[in-house]
Amino acid sequence: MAIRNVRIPSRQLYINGEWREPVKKNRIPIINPATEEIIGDIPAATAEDVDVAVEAARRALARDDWGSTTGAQRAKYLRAIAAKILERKSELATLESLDSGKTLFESAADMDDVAACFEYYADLAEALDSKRKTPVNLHLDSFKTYVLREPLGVVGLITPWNYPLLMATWKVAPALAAGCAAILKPSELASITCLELGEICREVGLPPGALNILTGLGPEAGAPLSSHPHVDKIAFTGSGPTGVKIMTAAAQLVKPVSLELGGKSPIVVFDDIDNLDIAVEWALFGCFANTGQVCSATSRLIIQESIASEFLDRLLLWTKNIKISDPLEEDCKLGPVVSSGQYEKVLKFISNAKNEGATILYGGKRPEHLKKGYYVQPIIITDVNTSMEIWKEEVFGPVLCVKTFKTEEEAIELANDTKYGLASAIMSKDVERCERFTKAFQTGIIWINCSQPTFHQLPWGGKKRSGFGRDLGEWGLEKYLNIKQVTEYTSDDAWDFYKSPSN
Ligand SMILES: NC(=O)c1ccc[n+]([C@@H]2O[C@H](COP(=O)([O-])OP(=O)(O)OC[C@H]3O[C@@H](n4cnc5c(N)ncnc54)[C@H](O)[C@@H]3O)[C@@H](O)[C@H]2O)c1
Ligand SMILES: NCCCC=O
Ligand code: NA
Repeated sequence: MAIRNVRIPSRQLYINGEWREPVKKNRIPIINPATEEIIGDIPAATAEDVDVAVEAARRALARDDWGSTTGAQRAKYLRAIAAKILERKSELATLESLDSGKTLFESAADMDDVAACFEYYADLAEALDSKRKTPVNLHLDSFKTYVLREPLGVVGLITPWNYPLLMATWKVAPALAAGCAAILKPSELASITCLELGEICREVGLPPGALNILTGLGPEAGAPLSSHPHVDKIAFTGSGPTGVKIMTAAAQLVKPVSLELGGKSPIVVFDDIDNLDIAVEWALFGCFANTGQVCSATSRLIIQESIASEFLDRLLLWTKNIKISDPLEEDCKLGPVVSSGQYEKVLKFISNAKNEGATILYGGKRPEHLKKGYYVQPIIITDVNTSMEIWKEEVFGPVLCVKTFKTEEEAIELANDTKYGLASAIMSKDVERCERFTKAFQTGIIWINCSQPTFHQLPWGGKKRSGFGRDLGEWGLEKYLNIKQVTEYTSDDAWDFYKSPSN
């Protein structure tokens, strides 16, 4: 099928550098959330395909063309992948929007980020060569010691649908930079661009088995990957309940995992801000970008009482001004949510909030001009108390709930009143106050006078129920390395612990 001159490719599983039909030959329909139409299908892997892919990955590590590469050689592959992404940027961005409902503007920005992330880890792969072997001086004549940093092995990478290719890249790029062999399992709700990454790897001649891509359902393809005895690590981004299942499966084999899970992040706004509209726009972007389907979305607005009324008036004006349309339309700022399931989930959160006594200040209905598609107006909810579901649980949709505070202490308490710990934002021009909040916020990411800007040089991840481990930056590479100590006895003297029988 071709939409707006972009053909939806029909692919198989990408295993051992080739396209391969799933053993059970099943496929899953691709649904365009803007039209609810089936626009193609993807292969559905099962445990049998996982076995084949894991075997291909292990063989890649044993072969010199992947297992013995230097970081500099791997960097060449990563740079070639980045170049191909940019070459196909406009087509890939359109495919991403058709599959996930992201606005074309955001999908195009994602493709730039994807290419930049591959470039960044190419640099780190090169730098790894000089850090591969680090001598450690014990100041002892009889021992020579050093530490090796080696690829961890075969890694399973399980990713979500909200930034389909970007979330995959945050894991694939460092895993390949480290020299691991990887099996990527993207989300069944948006896999098109991840499969195209397979075609790109084939075109640039990435050695067979270094990256394998298995699309399919979580329980059928993700679960056997998590519990596979020959997979050395699972790096996961997705929901908390799936994270628990993956950690439980991995625990049986003492397999390491890293978990990037959900959040219910706060944005605290003080009355000392110079420009109300600038703060309003950050609050809006912090919660409604990507139609609110962002793990770090600052979906709890905690606003100082003295400016709350004026702030909300302006927030309302800005919100009404957001263009909701087909994500491929120019200037679209809010597309549909990803699936019918997600749509129903968002609506249920709104009706529960109403039933619990909260006020829907704005939104929450289907926009009148859009008869089809999983569209919902952005929603602002007030009269919220801290025992309500809408305060406590991640919606993963364009839903902002609002609470006011009087004092700094109260603001900190409200901000940290969550089981999650991914991100927090503060808007204030008081530098010392911002420092106090940076220390007090119980999260892995702090934004000061902004919300959401993300840079691949910086560590990404959370604490509490948002998971553990970090993607991105040098931390994102470390997690794919095994640290090996080597201790050599260099003396000619006997160790002399036991009595020699010859004496
Ligand atoms: N912290 C972060 O960096 C970050 C980034 C993006 C999304 N997220 C989180 O992701 C969630 C939304 O994504 P989602 O709906 O795709 O999450 P999800 O947990 O439903 O699915 C994520 C992935 O796990 C797979 N999966 C499902 N069941 C599985 C199982 N039993 N075993 C192994 N794999 C399984 C899915 O097929 C998919 O590929 C939100 O909670 C969001 O906060 C977190
Ligand atoms: N800006 C990227 C956020 C990734 C998580 O959802
Ligand atoms: Na889709």
